[in-house]
Amino acid sequence: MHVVTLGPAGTYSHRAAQSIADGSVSFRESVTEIVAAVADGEFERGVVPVENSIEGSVDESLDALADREVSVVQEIVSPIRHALLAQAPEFDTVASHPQALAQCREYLKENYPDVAQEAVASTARGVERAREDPSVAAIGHPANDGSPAQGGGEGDGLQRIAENIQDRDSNATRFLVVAPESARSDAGGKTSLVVYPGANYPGLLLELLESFAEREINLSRAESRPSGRRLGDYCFHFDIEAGLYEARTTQALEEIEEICANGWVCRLGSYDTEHVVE
Ligand SMILES: O=C(O)C(=O)C[C@]1(C(=O)O)C=C[C@@H](O)C=C1
Repeated sequence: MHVVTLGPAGTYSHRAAQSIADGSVSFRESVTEIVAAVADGEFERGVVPVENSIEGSVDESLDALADREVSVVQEIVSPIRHALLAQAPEFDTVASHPQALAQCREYLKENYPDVAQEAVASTARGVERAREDPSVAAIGHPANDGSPAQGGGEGDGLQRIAENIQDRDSNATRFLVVAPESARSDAGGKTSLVVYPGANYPGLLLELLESFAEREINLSRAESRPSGRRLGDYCFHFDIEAGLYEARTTQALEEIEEICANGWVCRLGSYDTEHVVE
């Protein structure tokens, strides 16, 4: 299985991708490019972060899933335990992915109030910055210290200045495995949907939610994202705890399709049990 994810090597997305790849993993610099590469048939699977327990949705992933014709075939949940990595304990700047900086907001405020924060494309990109520049520290997975045990080369080692610096021990990120549309499955206990009602009236959202509630379908996530067409116009992302193969799901979606007669309903697919990667 040829898999693409957020690079360079050493990101949390890379670790999640390794759990499903039987060969090498390729990298792109953004989740939009990853979803596009799968939609265009360059890769069989892509792994993108979609939700974090502290910071919430990864909006770029939600928008890419609504914009491109792809399916979702699996989810991977990973505990996120960040380390502070640097050449030495003194530094002026901390570089990392904005999600990682945000997940360590309180730690940084308390311990490094005067250190500048630099947002980069991924945690591994921050690690590269720290390897090149002694005045920069990175926040990322502790295995990025480059020690020989982690496959690091001589001289590229960084010190683990601190470990478990995320603001909450329960910090976890949910990744989705994206596949070409043809791989979409109706089987599985969970389903991801994107709904664009193309309408705006009192009770519209309530009607959508009632279609699930009346059939005892539990929602595990509901998010609204701007449609991009005009201010106040939204797409809704729903994850439900039911498979597309179930009659109650088919009935709920038929009803939702009627409500969204001027819009569209995208079934990203059903998938099964979560897969946890350390
Ligand atoms: O930069 C990385 O290492 C990523 O894989 C991205 C990402 C994210 O976008 O949420 C993934 C997991 C962590 O929550 C921090 C960053």
